[in-house]
Amino acid sequence: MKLNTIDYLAPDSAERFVESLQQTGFGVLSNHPIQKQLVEDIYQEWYNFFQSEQKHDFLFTPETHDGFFPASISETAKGNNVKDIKEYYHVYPRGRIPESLKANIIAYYEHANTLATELLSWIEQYTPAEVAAKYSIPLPDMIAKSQQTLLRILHYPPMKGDEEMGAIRAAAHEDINLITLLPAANEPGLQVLTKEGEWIDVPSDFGSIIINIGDMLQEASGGYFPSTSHRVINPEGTDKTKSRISLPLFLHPNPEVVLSDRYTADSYLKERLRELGLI
Ligand SMILES: O=C(O)CCC(=O)C(=O)O
Ligand SMILES: [Fe+2]
Repeated sequence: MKLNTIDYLAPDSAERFVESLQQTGFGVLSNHPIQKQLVEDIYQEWYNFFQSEQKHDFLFTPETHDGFFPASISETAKGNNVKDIKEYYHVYPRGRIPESLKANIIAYYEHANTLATELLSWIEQYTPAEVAAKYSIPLPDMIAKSQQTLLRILHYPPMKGDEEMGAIRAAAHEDINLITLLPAANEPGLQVLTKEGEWIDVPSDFGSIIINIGDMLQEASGGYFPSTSHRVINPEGTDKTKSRISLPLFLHPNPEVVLSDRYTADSYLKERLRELGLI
C-alpha cells in the first residue's frame, strides 16, 4: 500500500480523498488553500519560542490544558510505558498564547478550521447512505463554533543520545478526536500502519497537508472510516541534530454532539482522558 498525494484542485479530488481516508485512515492534499508562508513563519517563530526560557512562564494548568507541556511530563501513548521525546504547546483561542505569537497562530487556527469544515462536507458527501444514516447531525455541523478544537505545536528536540531505551518521538497511537489536520512537518518521520501490518512513510513534501481519521469519526461511522495507528520515528545520521516542528489541529465536536448509541463527544473524550490518566 502507498499513500498518494491528491491535488485539492483536481475535479475528482473530493471522491479520491474520501476513498483514501476509507482505505488507509489518511489522506494527503497538495494545492490546498492554506498558505505555505504562514506555516513556515509559525514553524520559525515557535522554534524560537521553544529555544527560549519564556516557555516556562506558560506552563499548562491541569484545569484548562492550555499552555506549555515540557518533555518531563510529555505524553505516554495508550498502552506504552515510555514517554515520547517531545515538548508541546496547546493553543485554544480562549487560552493563553504568547502575545508576539498570537496573530499568526490564530490566523492558522481559523484557516485550518475552515478547510476542515470543507473536508468534512466532502466526507459527508461520499459516505455511503447506510453509513451516513448513523450521523446524528451533518459532520461539518459537529464542529461548528466548537471550543474544544485543539491546536498543538509540537517540538521534537534533536537527539542527544541519552534518551530512554525504546523511546521514540511519538509512539504508535490513534487520535481521539473527529479528524486531524496536519501540515507536512519540517522534517520527515511520520509513519502510518497499513492494514497489512506494515509501517509506511506518510508523504512529507513541505506544503502538503495530511488529514487523518480520529476515533470519534470511527465511532460515528460504525467503523467505516478507520482511525489508523501512526507514529513519529527518530531521525538517523545527520538528521539527528535537527529539531522537528509539527502542527496538528485536532477537530473536536461540540460536547453535546451524539456520536453513537453509546457516546456523546463529551462522554467519549472523558473516558479516553481518564484512561490516559489526564483527568
Ligand atoms: O508530529 C507529527 O507528525 C504527528 C503528531 C501526532 O500524531 C499527534 O500529536 O497526535
Ligand atoms: Fe496523532
